[in-house]
This record gives sequence, structure tokens and C-alpha cells, in this order.
Amino acid sequence: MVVPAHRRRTVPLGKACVTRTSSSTEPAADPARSARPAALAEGDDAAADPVAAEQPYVAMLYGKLDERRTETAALLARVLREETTGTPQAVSERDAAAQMYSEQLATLSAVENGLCFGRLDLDPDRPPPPPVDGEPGPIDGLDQDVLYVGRLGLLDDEHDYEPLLIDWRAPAARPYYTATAASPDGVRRRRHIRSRSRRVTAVDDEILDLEEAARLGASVTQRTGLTGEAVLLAALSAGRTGRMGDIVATIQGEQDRVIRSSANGVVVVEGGPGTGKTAVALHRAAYLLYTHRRQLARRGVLVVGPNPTFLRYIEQVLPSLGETSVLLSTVGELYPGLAAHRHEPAAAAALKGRTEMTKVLSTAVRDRQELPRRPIRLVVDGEPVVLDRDLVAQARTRARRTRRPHNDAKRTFIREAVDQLARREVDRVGRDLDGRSNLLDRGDLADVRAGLRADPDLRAALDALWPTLTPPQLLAELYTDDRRLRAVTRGWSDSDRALLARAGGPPEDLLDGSWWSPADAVLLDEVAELLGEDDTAAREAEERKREADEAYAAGVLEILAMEEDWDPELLRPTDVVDASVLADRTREATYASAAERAADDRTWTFGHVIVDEAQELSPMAWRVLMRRCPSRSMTLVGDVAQTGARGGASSWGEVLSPYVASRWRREVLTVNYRTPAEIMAVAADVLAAIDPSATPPDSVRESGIAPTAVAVDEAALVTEAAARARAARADVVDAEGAGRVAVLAPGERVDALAAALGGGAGPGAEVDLESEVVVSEVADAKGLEFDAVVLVDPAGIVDASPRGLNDLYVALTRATRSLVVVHPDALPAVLDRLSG
Ligand SMILES: Nc1ncnc2c1ncn2[C@@H]1O[C@H](COP(=O)(O)OP(=O)(O)OP(=O)(O)O)[C@@H](O)[C@H]1O
Repeated sequence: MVVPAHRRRTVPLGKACVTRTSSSTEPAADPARSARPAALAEGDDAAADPVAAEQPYVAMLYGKLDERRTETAALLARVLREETTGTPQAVSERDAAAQMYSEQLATLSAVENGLCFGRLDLDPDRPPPPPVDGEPGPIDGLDQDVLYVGRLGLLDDEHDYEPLLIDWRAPAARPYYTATAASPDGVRRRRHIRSRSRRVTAVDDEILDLEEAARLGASVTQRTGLTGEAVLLAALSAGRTGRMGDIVATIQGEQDRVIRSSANGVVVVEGGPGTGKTAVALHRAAYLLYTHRRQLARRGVLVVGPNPTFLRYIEQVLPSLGETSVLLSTVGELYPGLAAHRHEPAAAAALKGRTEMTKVLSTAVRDRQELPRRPIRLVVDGEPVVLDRDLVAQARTRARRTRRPHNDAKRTFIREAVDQLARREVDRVGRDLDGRSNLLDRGDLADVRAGLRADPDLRAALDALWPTLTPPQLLAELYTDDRRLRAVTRGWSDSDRALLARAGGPPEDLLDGSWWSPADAVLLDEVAELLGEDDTAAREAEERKREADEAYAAGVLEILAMEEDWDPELLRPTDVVDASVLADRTREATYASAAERAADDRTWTFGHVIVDEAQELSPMAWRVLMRRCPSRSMTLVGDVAQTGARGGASSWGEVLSPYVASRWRREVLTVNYRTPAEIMAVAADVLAAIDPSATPPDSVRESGIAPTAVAVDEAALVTEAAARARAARADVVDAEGAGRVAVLAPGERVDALAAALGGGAGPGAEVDLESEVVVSEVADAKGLEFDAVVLVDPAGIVDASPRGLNDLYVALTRATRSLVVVHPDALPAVLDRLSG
């Protein structure tokens, strides 16, 4: 464990104490009451052992948790055993109940570690807090003077449902995160409780009441707004595991404000590296689900991250907070059934992300609504039929005028074409000899129409002129057909057009993820809007599945019916259930949550959308997300100084104005919890070069290890970098027992470095989060953190892209402990601080 060289003033541990008061005189048979220690009070004994004092209460809470688990498991088992009447409503009610109990059970299992992490001792004479916007204050109406705060709420069902443990998201828990000596909110003491495997291991007290502090001989927390500093610093100094953990026990005041801010509208959370934007975004998701459970459980919450590695890095956080109904996805993965992972040049991704692609794609769709070059001659029912250019053009205009998507408008196209052909036919056949009146009536017209409509050759001809298309088909045929590509990119340079073009034909499997890049997946979503849903295939697949399920269920029932020694007094399975009902039961037993259903449905709209590393998204990707969130209830977290993608954001106003004009609000996080002050000083010089007006975040700690730069010859670069990485790893293990090192380098150096270190990931590949030494280019390490970073060839990183300085800034700010820069060329001027 690193001992921070620079510690801020903290409250001495164990100075506060606990005494038994009236509430501990309750009958001993009542575990909840007898375990509850009394509030901080006059006459408390500073020498008492607070760890031992808290243990019985914490043990009682775990007992309650076990009881709730047992009850819920029994309820779930009962629901699963229950027979329903078999009606769709009964089945769906049973499945909803099973879904609910499964989720509750998952939540109860998730909160095992650190169930209770805090305690508030309130002033019994606290004045009623001022109402906020007419609403009562957070602890208004609570008659308890001691509140325990934890990962979920537990009530005492034997005593009027008094709260035993307050969920960290409940209004009453808020002072745990926000109370200060200057504004104590009725809190006299805040106690941080640390535990391991149900055992309390330490408590850290903060006395917020000046008189009380003087009496106990404790100091009052005075650090600029940090809450629970000792616990916070302990959490920050621990070795990295490769996975992000939750911060529920140490959320800071400025973070709490963002987490609990209103769900309405768009909020942009800005902050430098390491200010907890990701942590805040995830805790906000948990908070919103708690506060608006009904609405959000139905529509779901979407959390978008920049790449699959990042999603794996954060995937544990929400389950550890007991929330499992959130969909984590990259924008590219939102297209159902496709895991696009082709790596492509940054210039191609940037081009595909530009807004003008909307025009290209809509032209590509119109290009598929063709006119015949010469008349198409057919014979229907022995009569000649001619599809000429004028007739088709008229039908096409009518269909386009509907403004419906291509596949939907096709119905109009066919109806119009058939109608015109039928009229022509009736005109031709029915005109009497003098050519003035028509012998055929409306009924004949309808018959002719029906005959034409049923004719397979005519149908095929019309299909060819206005084909039913799927998004992957349209886009793959566009990329691989030079004529089509030219037709939709008039005025483009050849080099730009070449960025879209693909050699060979479309892939055999149109949803082959290795053929498509994430930027393509975003375009597929746009194309899907232009084409409209063609759900024929999905419906057919559903029907086939249903038939297969029924056949399987029939087989199961047959086998059961063959059972010879079945007691004639008992109902046979076939007496109470038929194959179709059994198939339903098996199928619906998947209890899909909103998040799961949303993942399979491109048109799903979410109750709230959270976007992390939001600065990286292209204008086309924003369109995808805005379609998924028509309510515009969104949280966007990012830092434009870290934008690496060429098509990424330079300003939030620019990104958001097409969707919400200026109706969005900004929150700023200012404290850096990751990067030690020594490294941040170097990064701050780079930030100043990116944006002289930007303020670097204030590092919460120092590591005591100065960052260094090592000059090497090009020939020795790989060996030296590998040696430095191994040394850094040994240091980390020495200091913390475990930890991870990253070697960050320009893309073209990654393979050689990875070979030298026996691992690593080529550009665009997923980073192995479990690996002790990760080799990666900067873009793939976005949002991640490591104990130590070896940064290779900073000049190469700067020169590799128009946003090279931003990439350098990101690379410099990934380390929680130490940084070594290995450079073959002169150090870029922005790193002058390292040359001394
Ligand atoms: N209140 C807190 N208590 C404990 N740890 C915290 C707190 N806030 C942030 N952290 C830790 O600080 C680190 C950085 O947080 P996070 O990744 O959320 O920052 P970020 O602003 O998203 O960074 P970047 O912009 O560089 O991706 C993480 O390890 C996180 O767990």
C-alpha cells in the first residue's frame, strides 16, 4: 500500500465513542434493537472501542439480509412451481413475478460486501431542515438520532418498519455525503465503517460539531470539502485490479450533487482525467433506477462506453450496487445481431461519422428505386403487359411522396404500378369498336388488378425495380459497387471515396462482425431508419421457433404419457397442460428484463441514456443515441481535452445544439482522484498547450514518486521500454502486493512491444484487463487506469493524429502511481518539465 507522502489533515481515528443509552435497554430478545448503539452523547467515553461497538449491529444487519434472501428465494421457488391457467395473461403475470423475485435475489446477493459502510449521528435538537423547492429536507420527519447507511435499505418489520439501514440513494442518506462542519445538516458525527467478510475492521469518525469535537479532543474535518478522507485515501492507494469498483462508501460532495441531479433534460458532466466522471455516471444510473424505479425499469437505462474493453472494465460496478437492469453497450453494438469489430483507419471512421453521410445514405436508398432503361415486356394471362419508364416513374413519385421508409413505401409503389397497368389493360380490352365507350366496369377492373398482382413475373419485375432491402445488404452493396458508390458521392475526392470502397463482394453472412467496423454499425442504424423495418424474416424465424418449441414440448409430453406405472389417482401431465402451453412456459421462462429486450430491439427507446467518454462520438453516432432517447433524459460525461477521435467533439454546444439547442445544463468535477500531483503537473503543461484557458483538476494526493524521462536510441527502444515495464511491475508488486502496468505507445509500435513483453493488443483489439502488463495504443486505453505507465515515443503519439496532443494528455493521466517516458527522439516541448 502506498503511504501518501502528502496527507491532509484528517480526524484522528477512534476518538469518538459509543455509549449505551435508552435504546439499548430494549428487551434482549430483540436483536435489531439490542444491537443498535446509541447516538453520540454527552459523557461518551473516548477510550471505548468503536470497532467492537459496531460489530453487533452490523452482524444483525447481515442476519436481516440472510432472512430476506431466504424469503425471496422461497417466493421465487413458489412462483416457478405454480401452475397458471395457461392464458397469456396468467403466463405473463407469473413471469413478471418470477422476473421480480429473480432481480430482488440478485440485488440481495450483490450487496454482501460492505453492506453497511456508514453511520450518521444526528443532533436530537436539530432544527427542521429548510424545505428545498417546497419539498421536505432529507432528514425531515426521521425520529431516529442514529442512521446507518449502506448498499440497500433494510426495515425492521417487527417495529413499525423502522429503518435499520438506509439505502445510500435515499434522501435521508444524503448528509452522509454532503454534510460539512460549515454546513452540518443536523449531523454531529459521520462514521465510516470498513468491513471484510461481515467483520468490522475499522471505523473513521468525522466530528462535524465544533463543541462536540472540543469535548472529545477530536479535530474537526477542515480539508476543502473532502468527505471521509482517511477512507478515501485508503481506497485510492490500493493496487488496481483491472476492474473498476464502486465508490459508494466515499462519494464526494461535488460528485453527489451530480449523481442526484434531476433526471430531466440533458446534463453534461465535465471534468479532467480521474475526476470520477465514469464512477459518477454509473452511480447516477443506480440512483436514477432507485428514485424512478417504475418508469425506468420499464424502459431501461442505457450506458454507452467507447469500446468493449472499457465496458468490461466497468461491468462490475452496477451489479455491485445491486442494479442488473442496465444495458451497457458501445454505439456500434446497438445494431442488434451485429458485433462489428473490424479495425479501420481513423480517417475512414471520421469520414463515416460526418453528418453528410445522411445525404449519402438517403441518396443510396433512392438509387435503389430504379426506372427501367427500356420497357419491360411481359405476358400476363395471355395478354401483353408493358412496364415502361413513364408508368414506373409515376408509381415511384407517388410512393416517394408518402415519405415513408423505403420498404414501407414499396406497397404504394406496387399498388400504383399495378393500378395503372390494370387501367391500361381495361382501356385496351374494353374499348368498343367505335372507341368511345368502355364495355368493362369497375368489377372487371378489380379482377384485372387481382390477376396482375398475383402474377409472379410482374411481381419479380417490380421487386427488381423497388427491392425490399435490409440495412447490411444496402450498405454492403454500396461499398462494393463502384457505380453505386460514385452515384452517391458526386463531388467527393477519389481518396475520400476510396475510404468507403471495399474490394470483393458483400460478405456471405451479412452480419459477419469482422466485415463491419463500429462506424459502419452506426451507418447501418441510419440506413435502417431510411429503409423501415422489414420484419418478415424476424416474424418467420419467430414462427419457426414456436413450431420447434411446440414439437419439442409434444415430445416431452409423449414420453411422460408413456410412463406405465403412473398412479391412476393422479393427474397425468397431459391432463393439465398441452404442448402449446408447455412451449409457452419454456420459452417465456427467460424473463427478459427491459435491458435484455432493448438489446434485441433496434427501435427500443430508453428511459435514460448515459454516455461515457462522450467527447469521442461522431455526429452520426449522436443521431443513433438521440433516436434511442426521444425524451432527452440524458447524462453525458466527457472531457473535450481528451478527444482523440477525429470526428469527436470540440465543444458540447456544437454537439447538442441540433437536438436541444441551448437547453442543457453543465456540471463540473474538479478533483482528480487518480493521477498523483507529480504526474498531473506534467499533464497540466500538455493541457495548457491544448487549451490555454483550461484548468487542470486538483490532484487529491501525491505518490512521492517523480515521473521520469529516459532517452534511448531507436534500436534499443523496445528492449528499454520492456525493461522499464518489468521494473515498474516489480515496484508495484513490492509496494502494493499486486497491480498492473501499461505500456502505451503509437499504434505501429504496439506489436513489437507486445512481442517483447509477451502479450498486448494490436490497434483496435481488446485489451486484456487481467494481464499484468498491458501493451496498447492510447485510444484503446481511454477511460482505463493502471498503477504504473511506461509511455513510449511521445513525439510519435503527438504526430500520429491531428489530436495527438489530446492523446498524449490521456496517456499521461492513466497512472495512479508512477510514470516513465521512454523517448527515441527529442522530448516534445510540452514535456520540458521532464527533461530536468
Ligand atoms: N469518491 C471517490 N472515492 C473513491 N474513489 C474514487 C472516487 N471518485 C473517483 N474515484 C476513483 O478515481 C479513479 C478515476 O475515476 P474515473 O475513471 O471515474 O475518472 P474519469 O473522470 O472518468 O477519468 P477519465 O476522464 O480519465 O476517464 C477511479 O479509480 C475511481 O474509482
